[in-house]
Amino acid sequence: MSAGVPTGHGDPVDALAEHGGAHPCLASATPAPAPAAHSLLVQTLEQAIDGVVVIDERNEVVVFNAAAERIWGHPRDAVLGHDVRMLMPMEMRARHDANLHRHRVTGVNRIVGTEVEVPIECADGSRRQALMAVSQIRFEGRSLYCAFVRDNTQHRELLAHQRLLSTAVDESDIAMIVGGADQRIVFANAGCQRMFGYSLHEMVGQRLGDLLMGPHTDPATLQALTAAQDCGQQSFATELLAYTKDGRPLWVSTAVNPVHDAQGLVCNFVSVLTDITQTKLHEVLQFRVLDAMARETPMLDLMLLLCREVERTAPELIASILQVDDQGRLRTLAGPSLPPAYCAQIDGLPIGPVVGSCGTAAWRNAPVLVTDIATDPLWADFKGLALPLGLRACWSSPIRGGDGQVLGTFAFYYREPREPSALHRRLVDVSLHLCALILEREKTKAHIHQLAFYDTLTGLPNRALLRAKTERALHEAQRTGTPLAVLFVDLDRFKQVNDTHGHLVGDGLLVELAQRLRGVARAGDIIGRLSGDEFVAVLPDCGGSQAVAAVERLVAAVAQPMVVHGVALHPRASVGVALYPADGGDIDTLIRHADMAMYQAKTHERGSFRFFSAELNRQAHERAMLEADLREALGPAGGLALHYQPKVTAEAGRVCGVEALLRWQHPRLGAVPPLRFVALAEDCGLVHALGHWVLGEACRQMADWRARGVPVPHVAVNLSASNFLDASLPGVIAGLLQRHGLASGDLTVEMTESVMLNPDPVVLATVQAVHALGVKVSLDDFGTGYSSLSHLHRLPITELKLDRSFVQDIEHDPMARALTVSVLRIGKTLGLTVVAEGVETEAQRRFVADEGCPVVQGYLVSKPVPAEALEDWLQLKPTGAG
Ligand SMILES: Nc1nc2c(ncn2[C@@H]2O[C@@H]3COP(=O)(O)O[C@H]4[C@@H](O)[C@H](n5cnc6c(=O)[nH]c(N)nc65)O[C@@H]4COP(=O)(O)O[C@H]3[C@H]2O)c(=O)[nH]1
Repeated sequence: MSAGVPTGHGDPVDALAEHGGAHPCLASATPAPAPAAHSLLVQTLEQAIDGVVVIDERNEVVVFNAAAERIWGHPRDAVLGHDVRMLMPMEMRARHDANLHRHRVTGVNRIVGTEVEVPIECADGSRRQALMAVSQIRFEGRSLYCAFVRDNTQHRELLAHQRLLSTAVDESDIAMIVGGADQRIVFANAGCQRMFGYSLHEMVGQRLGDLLMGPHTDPATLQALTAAQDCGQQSFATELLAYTKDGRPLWVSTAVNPVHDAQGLVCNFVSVLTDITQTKLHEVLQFRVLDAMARETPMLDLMLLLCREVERTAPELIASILQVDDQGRLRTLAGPSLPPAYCAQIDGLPIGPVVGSCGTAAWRNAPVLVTDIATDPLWADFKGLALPLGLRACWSSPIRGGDGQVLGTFAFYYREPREPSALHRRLVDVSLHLCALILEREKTKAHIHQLAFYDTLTGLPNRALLRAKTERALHEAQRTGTPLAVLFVDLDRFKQVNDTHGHLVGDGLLVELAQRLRGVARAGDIIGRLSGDEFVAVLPDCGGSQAVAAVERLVAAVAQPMVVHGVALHPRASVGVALYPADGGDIDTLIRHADMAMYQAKTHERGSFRFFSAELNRQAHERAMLEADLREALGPAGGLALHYQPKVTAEAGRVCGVEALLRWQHPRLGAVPPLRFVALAEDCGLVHALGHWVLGEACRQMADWRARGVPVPHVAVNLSASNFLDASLPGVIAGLLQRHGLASGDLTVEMTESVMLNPDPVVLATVQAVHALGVKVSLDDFGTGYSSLSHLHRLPITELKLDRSFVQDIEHDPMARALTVSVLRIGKTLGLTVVAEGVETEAQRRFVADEGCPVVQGYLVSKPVPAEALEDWLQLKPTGAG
């Protein structure tokens, strides 16, 4: 601080006076200011808003008013007499001195007389911006400078803020519009100009509603917008379809807010408009359609919804969705704004290279844009349908599945010749994606439905669907009081076809059978596959006599010869019929009863049919019980036994073997005939167990006889045809012989002619394997079956048993005698031992013996008896090989 500088807060002019010995401010105006004028000057300086700083030729501050104190934060005493540089930021100080010096020397200064913005450094070290106007004062030969300084910091910040604000407003994509109290536009930002294509000039003075309105703007929404402004509603928001200057539709979300003045009156409206076209597409279309899909809305409803949403988004459009069916025909799925008659005429059109927009798009698997239906050759054949309805242009795009295959078409019709807009293109992109999703999902659903309810091989309804359909048919029959027939169809010898020719042929047979069943069915009949070769036909409104006709047609259709994979087949089916309401009131009972009737038909005569009856029902029950009892009898509980009937030489009557015959003493029913329970065992899968039991018991008995020296040359065991389908049979026999210490010659197996008829190679192989063990094979009941002589050489047979029926009639039937003689000749020719069965009288024995029959068996000799009884009998008889 320089000497002589006042240190107290005094009059700003006094400081200069003290410094220069006078009052410089006044001195410049008048030679000697009056005290009143001086005081006025001082007050003026003190009250000034601007800071006033005066420096002398030594650059020392000589005036520093109250405003300057406020700006810098320095008390006057700390500044007066000090170099003015203390008030400047460090970096400016050197420049300041140089400038002042230059001005003093040259009189040139760019600052003097101008207003410049300068940074200032405050007492607390902070910086502020100030506007400074500098003037030079010539005072008593001295050159002083006076600076009027105004703190500009706030103003500058305000400006910066406003600049940012206007940048934000103008650079935003959102349209902002300010309207006056009369709702006419006074300002629109650059975003609004970009969004709608109008210049500010074009918008100013217009009403918002008038600016946005276009051909498809919802008038009600517009009205609500205007009404909200009219009543100065606090804020109003809506979505509406607006139009740009060039007529492009645009979905905008609009929010209008009133601005109030100090008196609470509306002085402005600020409207903010956002382009939500994209959002609308995704949110409305995707969200609504996907949401509906998630809620399992049916396919047609989904397509309808999609069309409606598209048309709501772009009301100038007419949307249409078509599906391409398996035959390559167009099928209408949705077209809510198209006249139904037009849709009906499109429905069923085959796709092709010149079939309007949709048929061609599907054909080309590419979008087809026809901007003028009237002139485009693709519409030559169809414009007569479209033009009268006002359809002038059509843009169709193929809907493609995941594999690129065309599932359908999605099309826009226009009411005037034109091209699609950018919005339409976006709509198509989104919609095609949704259509593909819907159609693919439908396909998957159909596939799942097919898998769940249809038999994959034949395409017929499976058990589940058959049940459901039959239940509906039964309900209807009950309601209308009409009869209904249930047919249970079972292919005869299907297993043999499968085993002999393989599953491919078996499958082919089933497929063909299914077709034949479909072929004879009337409309409304239900045909289904239960399992394997079992089919069911349900014939509504069908009584007994119609059922006979239907079943005859069915049996005849099935019996037509067919060739499957080169194999000629002569299928036959056995059919059982149950009638509603007589044979049952529910599906399960009716199918069960039809099944029982079918079984009866099969048992009596394959390829025939039977109606269910109460008697059948009773038999079936009995059969089921018997089956359970037979299973028990085969277990530890027992009940089965073997009786033995001797075979003796015809002449000498020497025992040459015994035949083991199975007996079942049923605890309740008494003795059950073997033919009955053996057949039952065949049906219920017990035949192998039964065969093994008989073999085991016969071997055990034989071993016992051997051990005790009972003279039985060999034992013959009956085996069913099915036993020879069991490839393990030779191993079982070998094991039994070994376990019981028997020679293979001790055992003979008897089989019926039906074994020879079985074409299954396993049968022949098994018989040969049994024979290879050394076990003799005897052909039972010879002459009764269908076997031709040619079959005889196929099997390794050692014995023929002449059926009892011939022997019985020998005495009074020449034919029986002739046949007996023939069989004996055949046996002799082929080197086979012939055993005459069922010899009851001496005359019969005499005849067969005279004709050269070596061995006889029958009641004449002995009835089948238990082992102990046979032993007693043997003691009275001579033995030896016959
Ligand atoms: N009227 C009359 N009948 C006579 C005379 N001599 C024997 N029979 C009967 O004729 C049948 C002869 O047996 P099959 O022809 O093999 O016919 C057998 C055989 O096919 C079958 N069978 C018996 N036991 C078994 C067995 O263990 N396994 C298998 N798979 N079938 C058996 O049952 C059929 C019937 O057996 P059965 O009732 O025991 O009847 C036996 C026997 O008792 C006679 O002089 N007059």
